Amino acid sequence: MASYDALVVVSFGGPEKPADVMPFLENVVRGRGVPRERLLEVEAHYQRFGGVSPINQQCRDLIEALRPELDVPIYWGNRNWHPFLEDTVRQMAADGVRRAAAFATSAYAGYSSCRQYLEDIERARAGVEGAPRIVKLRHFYDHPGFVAAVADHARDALSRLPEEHRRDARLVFTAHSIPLSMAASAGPAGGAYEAQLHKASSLVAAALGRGEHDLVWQSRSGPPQVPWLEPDVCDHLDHLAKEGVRAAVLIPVGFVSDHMEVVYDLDVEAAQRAEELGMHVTRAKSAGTHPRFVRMVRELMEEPEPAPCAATCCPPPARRGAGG
Ligand SMILES: CC1=C(CCC(=O)O)c2cc3nc(cc4[nH]c(cc5[nH]c(cc1n2)c(C)c5CCC(=O)O)c(CCC(=O)O)c4C)C(CCC(=O)O)=C3C
Ligand SMILES: [Fe+2]
Repeated sequence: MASYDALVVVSFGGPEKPADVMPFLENVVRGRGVPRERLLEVEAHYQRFGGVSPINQQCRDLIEALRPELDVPIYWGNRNWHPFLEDTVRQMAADGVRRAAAFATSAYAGYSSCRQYLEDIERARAGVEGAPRIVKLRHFYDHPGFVAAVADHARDALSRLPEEHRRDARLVFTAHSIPLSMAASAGPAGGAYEAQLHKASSLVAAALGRGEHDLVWQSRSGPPQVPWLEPDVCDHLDHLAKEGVRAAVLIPVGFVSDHMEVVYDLDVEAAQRAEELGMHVTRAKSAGTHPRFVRMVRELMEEPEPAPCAATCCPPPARRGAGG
């Protein structure tokens, strides 16, 4: 940890009261061409949970779990909701921070999962005089700490299935769907979002002593005419039921905490589909504050500074509907 004098957790952000839901959603989809009907649908998901996304509290919990691991101050700033990263960077500058490590709450390459966090950091720094250097830690999808945490939670989800289904329950890994064009341009050679998710899924499956597993997608957004990664997790459950599969464990390997995409899209939507199909399905917790995952953050800070991403990798999608 020789050289960082602070850690900043950089996350997505989420609303914490009903009146914040729409302004938060407007921030998320600004210029992205997400249809109004989709936005209202997603608003209803948040309002069903009292207008509170779990994600901010999960960031606070992660930070509390990190305190005993680190001997530097820990800050937290978001892309889409308070505390906004720019305000955090202003505080860091005022506190005299010179060179901070940034832990973004996403393990993978891609525009939404990597490049956009880099943009968030640079935009925040540009707005603050005397802003510290901020070094984004590397992608951690294949880190033993991440893999062990996800595997541990998957084991626990398997143990919650009826005994007779544990041995042959299907392991179904899930991640946020993204537009095919975004998937094609992820990473220096393209395709890195899917490739890294496949890698993480097979590492977790291997840790469980399993070979066979599936990787499918969830939480599709965007205009209907734009193709996104498929199949969707609910369609995949239909397919498995037709094949005679009676039990499955859903493992949200694409996320690091049980935020709204997990507690709604998996625990409400996919769970309901499983029930209609008469399948036994449990959902594994995401990494969250698993001690091995928490320790991973310190280990990442102890690594040599990662090489910066090539300027051409994970380019932003063409902007729509916001006048450029
Ligand atoms: C790859 C990826 C991750 C994983 C990496 C990472 O974690 O960063 C992720 C995480 C998340 N996505 C989240 C929420 C939303 N994502 C949306 C929309 C979109 N996501 C996209 C991609 C991703 N998203 C994309 C390509 C869009 C289309 C619009 C655009 O091009 O940007 C929308 C708009 C409404 C809708 O869903 O249609 C919402 C509300 C939350 C917060 C949950 C909470 O509040 O608890 C989290 C952690
Ligand atoms: Fe998203």
